[in-house]
Amino acid sequence: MNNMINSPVIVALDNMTLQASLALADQLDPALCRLKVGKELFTRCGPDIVKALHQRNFEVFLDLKFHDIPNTTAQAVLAAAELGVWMVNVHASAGLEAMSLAKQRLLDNNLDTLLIAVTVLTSMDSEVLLQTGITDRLDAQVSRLAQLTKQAGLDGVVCSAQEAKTLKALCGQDFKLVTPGIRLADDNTDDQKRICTPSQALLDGSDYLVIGRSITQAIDPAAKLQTILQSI
Ligand SMILES: O=C(O)c1cc(=O)[nH]c(=O)n1[C@@H]1O[C@H](COP(=O)(O)O)[C@@H](O)[C@H]1O
Repeated sequence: MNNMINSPVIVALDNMTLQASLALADQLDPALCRLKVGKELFTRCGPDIVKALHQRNFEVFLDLKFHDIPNTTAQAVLAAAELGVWMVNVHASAGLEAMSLAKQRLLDNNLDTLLIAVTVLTSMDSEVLLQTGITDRLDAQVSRLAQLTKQAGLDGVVCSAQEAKTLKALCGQDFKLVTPGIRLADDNTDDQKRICTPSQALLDGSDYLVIGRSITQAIDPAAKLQTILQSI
């Protein structure tokens, strides 16, 4: 495992077969980014994809966003951490008990895998949130779920970089902020609603930038990663 990476970039391997994701990984340098395996790739390939990326010296964020009853959530987090991944996640809306139990299960098994929780997805705006029955302001809901996550003893949250400043002030410097919805000014926004540039996200307190299509759909993904790293 490479624990010397100081790059904040996590490249999301979405919209790809096993072969395509490994071909992309082979173009990237594990000293310059971590990789994120999400629901699509994991459902296609299972733990083999994680093993293949570990063999290439990448640290892996296994993004399966568990959201279930406490025991099921905790056992799923344990199973994910046992794959040796760097970071795993749950939905904060699974609740305090589910998050606390998941964290405790990692500690009981001496696993130091980072455990974070998704607050409000970056593809949502206040209108989409309202459709789910949350009548509070979006930023208030993000803050509420971040505080619940901290109370449960997790390592941090997934949020939009637009909320980073507020959450660092609310939850402290050590509480990790993992921010997707990252785009350079001339990138396509796709289905993301709450977006931010890499440099602004870091200035506002993001610890890690999750970047998918801007890199993976670029003609030269390694060059695009370099452009992003140079911009920060
Ligand atoms: O947990 C995540 O990683 C996540 C949370 C969130 O709120 N928004 C979000 O976009 N993501 C993930 O981050 C990645 C963003 O990809 P791009 O929009 O292509 O950069 C995708 O893999 C999403 O599943």
